[in-house]
Amino acid sequence: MTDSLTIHRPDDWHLHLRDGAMLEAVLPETARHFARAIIMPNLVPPVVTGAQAAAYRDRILAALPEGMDFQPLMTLYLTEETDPADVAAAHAAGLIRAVKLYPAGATTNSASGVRDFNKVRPVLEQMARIGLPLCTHGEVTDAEVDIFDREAVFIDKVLDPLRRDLPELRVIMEHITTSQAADYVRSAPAGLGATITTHHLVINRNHILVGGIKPHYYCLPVAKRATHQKALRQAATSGDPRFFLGTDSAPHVDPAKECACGCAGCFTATNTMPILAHVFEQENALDKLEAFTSLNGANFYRLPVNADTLTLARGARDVPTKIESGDGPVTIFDPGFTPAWHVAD
Ligand SMILES: NC(=O)N[C@@H](CC(=O)O)C(=O)O
Ligand SMILES: [Zn+2]
Ligand SMILES: [Zn+2]
Repeated sequence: MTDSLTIHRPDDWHLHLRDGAMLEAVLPETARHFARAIIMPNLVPPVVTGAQAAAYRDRILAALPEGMDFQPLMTLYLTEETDPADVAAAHAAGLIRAVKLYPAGATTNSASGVRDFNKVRPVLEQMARIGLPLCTHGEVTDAEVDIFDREAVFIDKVLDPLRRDLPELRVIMEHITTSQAADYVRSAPAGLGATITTHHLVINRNHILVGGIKPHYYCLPVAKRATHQKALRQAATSGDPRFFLGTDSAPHVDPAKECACGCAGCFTATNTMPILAHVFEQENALDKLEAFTSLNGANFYRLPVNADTLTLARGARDVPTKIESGDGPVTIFDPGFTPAWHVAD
């Protein structure tokens, strides 16, 4: 039995750091284990322009505690007013690594997202030309589509037509939750990847709803039935280079989660690596953990793999149930088991 596992330092290819007091509280939780992260732009107001991304990057770096090393990889929030020239300039300056598509109304702070895809076509064409990837929150928002079907319908109604129309555009399906999404990613020869979260490997919809409603397991896209969870575990642990870790760690203060209309998002930055080691071992795939957390995403984004390493060691460690932020407490994701691994210092 392996008792220690040293891997290239992981990256998080989908992360919410927020701003202000929340940023200060959650940034060390990620920087402790991860070298880089793709930073989601859904602030209020959103990070739309290159200038806003530069200012946000500077706030992140200013909030990084002394002695910690972490590189934020910035993204722009795609709106119907986004200027293709501004996107191209931000990319040429090395400031941004992706543009994020939120269908308007799909998730937290997505009101300024896209309604009419014709309006963003010039930006998407520009991105295809310069090789800048599009990250997608892949859910339709039509009121008549069942919330559990919104990802699968997005693939058929939005993503597949878009990719046929612009085959050169490189796309990442963020936080996939269905076997349809995993199959769709595998069906593409190139230019399509997917992030998978820690929590979607651990929970299915029963965890949210059986025995009382669990607001800390509510996120978007919402966890689906167990067969989909199984498909995600299979994809993540397969070593297939098209699947990589994006934790979607999305902090909300407890009062915003534990109320009559709770926010979507699971906060997993603190304990993601021990949970993943546990899950990969359950799947007899510890040897594939490094590909998922440290190699595949870097390759997709055409960035070097981190030279640094991270060592995981066997043995459970106590993890706090919450962190404190200046805005209030944030509950850390409870996987429902004690991970058999910890990150060695
Ligand atoms: N995943 C979530 O449930 N929430 C995210 C937004 C998102 O990634 O869709 C958030 O910003 O809180
Ligand atoms: Zn999302
Ligand atoms: Zn997210």
